[in-house]
Order: sequence, then structure tokens, then C-alpha cells
Amino acid sequence: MIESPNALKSASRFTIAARLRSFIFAWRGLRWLVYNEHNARVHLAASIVTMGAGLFLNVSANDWRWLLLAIGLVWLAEAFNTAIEQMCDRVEPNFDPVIGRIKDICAGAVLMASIVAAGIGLLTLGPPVWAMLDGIRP
Ligand SMILES: Nc1ncnc2c1ncn2[C@@H]1O[C@H](COP(=O)(O)OP(=O)(O)OP(=O)(O)O)[C@@H](O)[C@H]1O
Repeated sequence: MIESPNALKSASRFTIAARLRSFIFAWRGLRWLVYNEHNARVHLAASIVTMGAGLFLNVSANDWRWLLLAIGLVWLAEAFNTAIEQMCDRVEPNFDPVIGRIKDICAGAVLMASIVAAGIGLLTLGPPVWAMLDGIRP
């Protein structure tokens, strides 16, 4: 967020300080997401469990690539969904069928990303989990 005209002026010049400030704004956005959106907390828990499983099962770098992609996909969808929801609520706080449709489509995008991520997670972590269970089976 640019708070003043002076900040706007300095935003046109490349400075390390300005780039660092952008990271702080982005971090603030992610923190807001986790503190205020229940779904984001579910994604956070799922991300931690997935990465914990990856570490525990010592999966390959190639598998990590898929897991990180799946985690990132869901966060991306959730962040855009929430941003658009916030914009919708600001533009039209009252009931409006078009706003409803926009929100439904955004929710559909998150659902789609989550289904794909779950599929990737199963395909990536399923075989090592299966092999581990096979190893401890009497
Ligand atoms: N202003 C509105 N006009 C019409 N329908 C709306 C409006 N706001 C919300 N809806 C309907 O209610 C649903 C839920 O909207 P809401 O803003 O509560 O999202 P949410 O359930 O908080 O989403 P999330 O779970 O991602 O936080 C929308 O998908 C839409 O169908």
C-alpha cells in the first residue's frame, strides 16, 4: 500500500529499501489472510502436514517439486479469492446476484486448486506411505 504522495514518488525509483518494503507489505497480506480467513488456516495446517510428511518420508527433490507446487497453487487461489471477495464487499456491500456469481466462481477456483493439490499429494506421498506400511506389516 502506498500511504502518501511522497511514497508514490519514491516508488518510481528502484531502491533496495523500497523492494524490502514491498516484501513487508506482501507479508502483511499473508498474515492478514491467515488471521482472518478460516480457509487460509486450513491451508496452513495442510501445508505443514504435507511438508512434515515430505520430511518424514524423505521424499526426493523431484517429489518436493510437486508438493511445493501443490501447496503454492492452493495459497495462490485462496489469496486471489480473498482479495476479490474483499473488493466485492467494498464495491457492493448489499445483496447483488452478479457479486454472488463472482464469489461463487472464486470459491470454485479454490475448490479446483484444492482438488488438484490433493491429487498431487496422493500421487506423491501415497507410494512412499504405502511402501512404509508394507515394510512394517508383519
Ligand atoms: N453481496 C452478495 N450478493 C450476493 N450473494 C452473495 C454476496 N455475498 C456473498 N454472497 C453469496 O454467499 C457466498 C459466500 O460468500 P462469503 O462472502 O460469505 O464468502 P465466504 O463463505 O466467507 O467465503 P470463504 O469461505 O472463501 O471465506 C458467495 O459464494 C455468494 O454465493
